[in-house]
Amino acid sequence: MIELIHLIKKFGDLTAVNDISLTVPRGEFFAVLGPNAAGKTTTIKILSGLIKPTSGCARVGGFDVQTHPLEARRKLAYVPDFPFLYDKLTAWEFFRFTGQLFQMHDERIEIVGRELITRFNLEPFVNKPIEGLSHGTRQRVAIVSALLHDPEVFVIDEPMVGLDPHHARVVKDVLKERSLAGMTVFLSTHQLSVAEEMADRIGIIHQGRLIAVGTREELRRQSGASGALEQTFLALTAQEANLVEEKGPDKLSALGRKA
Ligand SMILES: Nc1ncnc2c1ncn2[C@@H]1O[C@H](COP(=O)(O)OP(=O)(O)OP(=O)(O)O)[C@@H](O)[C@H]1O
Repeated sequence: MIELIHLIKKFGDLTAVNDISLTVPRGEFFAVLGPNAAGKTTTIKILSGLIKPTSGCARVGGFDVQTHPLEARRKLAYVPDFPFLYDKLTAWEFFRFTGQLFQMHDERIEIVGRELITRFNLEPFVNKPIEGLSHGTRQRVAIVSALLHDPEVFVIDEPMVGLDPHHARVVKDVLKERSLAGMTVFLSTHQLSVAEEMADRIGIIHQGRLIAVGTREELRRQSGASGALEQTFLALTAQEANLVEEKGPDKLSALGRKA
């Protein structure tokens, strides 16, 4: 389970995350959408414990990521849009290193690693140094290393960037299977089709605020727009932009607009 409680992040005068509260229950596949600079990555970085919120808190499996970082991180996997990998290691060495960080037994690393390597078609690459791998292959290595310890919560920023259609399908299938088995997925994307196909619920962030949360159908009703998620997304973000222009962001907060 993920809990974001009155999360605020300011960078100087800029409020990148503006009082976001949200609960994502165990096993839910949650997609977060939003225009550029809306605050998605900042929210994800706070959730992953990489940056500190100005106020409010983020919990993973009941543990505050700031006050109980080790407990929270044990339950969490985070794949950024441009993952950091140890380039001089081979993919297999990197998997063993990651598994050991999560205190997995060597035997377990071998068994789970082999399953994932096969599933993600990584056999031809696992004994080569990571520095020579293509972007899409590196992305698959990052996803495998994040899934290795069987996390309770899987956070991923732009998962399909650089993946060919076949491997995008593999990633979608594996994440959906894991979420059906109880893993909570929190995914940020600009690919509306991914959210539309995969997510149980979708959240839309606009200028740091969570302006809408719900199932695909609930968001469609809220937007008043018919058709694909693209129309819903454009209608909701345009309505919010108009509201901000009419009332100003401070008045919206004063009116108690749900963040
Ligand atoms: N370290 C930082 N210092 C100053 N401003 C920052 C920092 N990190 C993010 N920001 C600002 O916070 C705002 C939100 O950025 P964020 O990366 O969270 O947006 P995003 O929704 O992920 O955008 P995109 O879809 O373009 O990736 C932006 O205005 C960004 O410039």
